[in-house]
Amino acid sequence: MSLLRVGPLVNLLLPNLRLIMSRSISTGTFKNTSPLNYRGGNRVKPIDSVGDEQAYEPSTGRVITTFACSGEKEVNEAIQSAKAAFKIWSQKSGMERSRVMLEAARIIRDRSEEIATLETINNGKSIFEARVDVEISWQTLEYYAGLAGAMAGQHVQLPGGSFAYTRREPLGVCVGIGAWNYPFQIACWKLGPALACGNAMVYKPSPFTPLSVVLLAEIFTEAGVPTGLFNVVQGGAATGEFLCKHPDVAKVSFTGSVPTGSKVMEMASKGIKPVTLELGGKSPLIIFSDSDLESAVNGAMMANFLTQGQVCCNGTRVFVQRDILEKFTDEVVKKVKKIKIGDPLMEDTRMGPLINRTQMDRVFGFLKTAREQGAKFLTGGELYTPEDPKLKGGFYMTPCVLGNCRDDMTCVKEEIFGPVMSILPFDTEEEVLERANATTYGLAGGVFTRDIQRAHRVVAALQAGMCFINNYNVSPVELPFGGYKKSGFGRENGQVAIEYYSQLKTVCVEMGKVESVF
Ligand SMILES: NC(=O)c1ccc[n+]([C@@H]2O[C@H](COP(=O)([O-])OP(=O)(O)OC[C@H]3O[C@@H](n4cnc5c(N)ncnc54)[C@H](O)[C@@H]3O)[C@@H](O)[C@H]2O)c1
Ligand SMILES: C[N+](C)(C)CCCC=O
Repeated sequence: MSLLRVGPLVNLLLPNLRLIMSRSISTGTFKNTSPLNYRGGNRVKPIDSVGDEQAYEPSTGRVITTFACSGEKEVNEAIQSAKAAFKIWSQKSGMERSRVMLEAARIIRDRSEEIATLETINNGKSIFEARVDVEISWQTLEYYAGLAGAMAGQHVQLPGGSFAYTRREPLGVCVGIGAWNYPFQIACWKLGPALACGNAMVYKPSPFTPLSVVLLAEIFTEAGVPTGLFNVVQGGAATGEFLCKHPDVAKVSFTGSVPTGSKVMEMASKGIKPVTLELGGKSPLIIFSDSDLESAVNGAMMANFLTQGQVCCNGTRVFVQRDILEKFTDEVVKKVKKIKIGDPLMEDTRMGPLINRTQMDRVFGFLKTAREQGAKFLTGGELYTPEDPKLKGGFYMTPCVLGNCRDDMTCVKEEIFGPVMSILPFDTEEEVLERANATTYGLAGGVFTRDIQRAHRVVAALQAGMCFINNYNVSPVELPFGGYKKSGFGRENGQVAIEYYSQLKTVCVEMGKVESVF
């Protein structure tokens, strides 16, 4: 069942009803009572469990659902269900898969307001941003639907009329494990290429955001995938480990932190399973003094404060050339002070709460250390209590800009995953590149300058998988996304993602008689 518990006939006849009703849901009212595992085309309760979890509405601090974390038996059931569906789906032509995926994209478009509302309730990001996430999600499915129909092998002519050809084949049952900052979008980034290539998937969202991915599973059933092709299990580390260790899993695609990514890779290595790792970052954004200042300031805002700063590719180390340091900093601080914090379901809110109290305390811990190490608080970095009484239990803080930063400070070296920008002055291109690359991470990087040669020289030297010139944090689905160094490997999005969800079979065909050397 969907977020809005209306009957299937009503859903069929009145597609706009959900939209109207979802906008009538207000913060502080939603409660989930439906099962959150999805197996064999239905919401189900897990057959065994390794404890319970609660998920919150971060804007109010209310518990909105309690669920059981799937045990080894349930994980196995989900994988077996996916395995059976794989037999059917993998035999479909690319065009047949494409049609189903386009239908799923259409349903997401039709239900986008409902999905965005649920994402906002469970994650805390503003409804404005959640709508963008949903748009990127259906675009991802449309893009991979297009590639599904175009997938083909090669023909190679050999001597004597013999020849060979390659077949691009799916891997089998793939596991997706997601983070909580983009719950619906991360699932689509994995599911799109996986299904286009003919795979099945068992997905585990973060236990902080278990809700929206179940809608995705329902949507794929409605779109016409074979029963069991996309199953969802819920839980944390233990459930994730059952998935990674399962012998019938062909691949693991993981989005999350570096320490967990390392564990996932270790588990997958035991079964020689390929992994895609989309991990954390501490990315540099370099602002040269010849930049269009207004764009550079806007770029820095986009690089730091989306989703309350809980974004893997954020450019949180903002290097500013010394002669514009004061002007740039003043402009950024002015803009940050104007960010409207509050109820994320309100149309004019641009910053909601952090995901939970633990994350908020973690961010405040970083800020305490920053103060002790000599950072200057130019604005923000404090607890924020909205006036609306229903928001009093939420996890709000004021977005923060730190000045007087040095490269050796903890706030500059470590991923904070909160709304905190560190500003660092620099003098020369050579110096800033050295400092920008002095990190174990390598997810993203950006440069603002009007000097076109310098722009390309700088991004060529940056040790990062996703680079931006005169912009930041745009990620159209056509562009490969992923990291260098400890930010992971493999790529999501773009044509190249197909390589990570398929394998090549070479077929060598003899047209003549076979001779033997023996
Ligand atoms: N590169 C990207 O595309 C990208 C996108 C979003 C988030 N991230 C990163 O994710 C991190 C924040 O997300 P998080 O706090 O959910 O990360 P996390 O590593 O704590 O958890 C990620 C997922 O892994 C699961 N998990 C935890 N322990 C596991 C284990 N032992 N085996 C298998 N699965 C396990 C979690 O339940 C969750 O679903 C940040 O570092 C952020 O930069 C990266
Ligand atoms: C869509 N963004 C903003 C590029 C975020 C990608 C996912 C990373 O956390």
